[in-house]
Amino acid sequence: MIHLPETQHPQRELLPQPLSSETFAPFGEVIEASAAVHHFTINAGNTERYHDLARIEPGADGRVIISIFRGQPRALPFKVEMMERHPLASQAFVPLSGRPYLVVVAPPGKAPGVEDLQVFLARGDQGVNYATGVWHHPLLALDEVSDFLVIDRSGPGHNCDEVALEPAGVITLRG
Ligand SMILES: NC(=O)N[C@@H](O)C(=O)O
Ligand code: NI
Repeated sequence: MIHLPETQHPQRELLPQPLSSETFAPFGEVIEASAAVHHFTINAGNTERYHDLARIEPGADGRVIISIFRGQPRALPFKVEMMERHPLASQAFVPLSGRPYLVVVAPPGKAPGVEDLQVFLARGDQGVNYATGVWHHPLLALDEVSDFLVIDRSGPGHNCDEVALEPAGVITLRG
């Protein structure tokens, strides 16, 4: 087995694209007011309801739960060396700290290679909902410790598959 020095391991640079409902559609929904198909005024005119933004799927025998994830900021350039998926249910992240964060996804199905990844830079007012089985990297907070409201599943069964990425990808934010 020939062991290449770290510098020779092939790595692929990943440049984030802005997050939008259209580009994210194969992976789930973007949770933001401007993505609402339906919105209407309620509460005697005081409030606008941006309705039904994401398809929350707890799975046949699951229960929807809400948690808060407090993520440590990731250092850049960030090496993407693994991906995960939740085969039984969806998982949504809504930023509470108002800061941008990174989203790395790949289509459901076969284990992804680095060439299958799509990387998004989400604004601090955009959440995401990963549809059931969509490959994604665990939470990627940036700059400071950041809280996220997380809507996902509690219930029986195995709901997290992980896969190593070889070669890895490297996320850079070009200034
Ligand atoms: N493990 C866990 O609950 N978190 C991951 O699923 C994630 O996507 O961050
Ligand atoms: Ni997850």
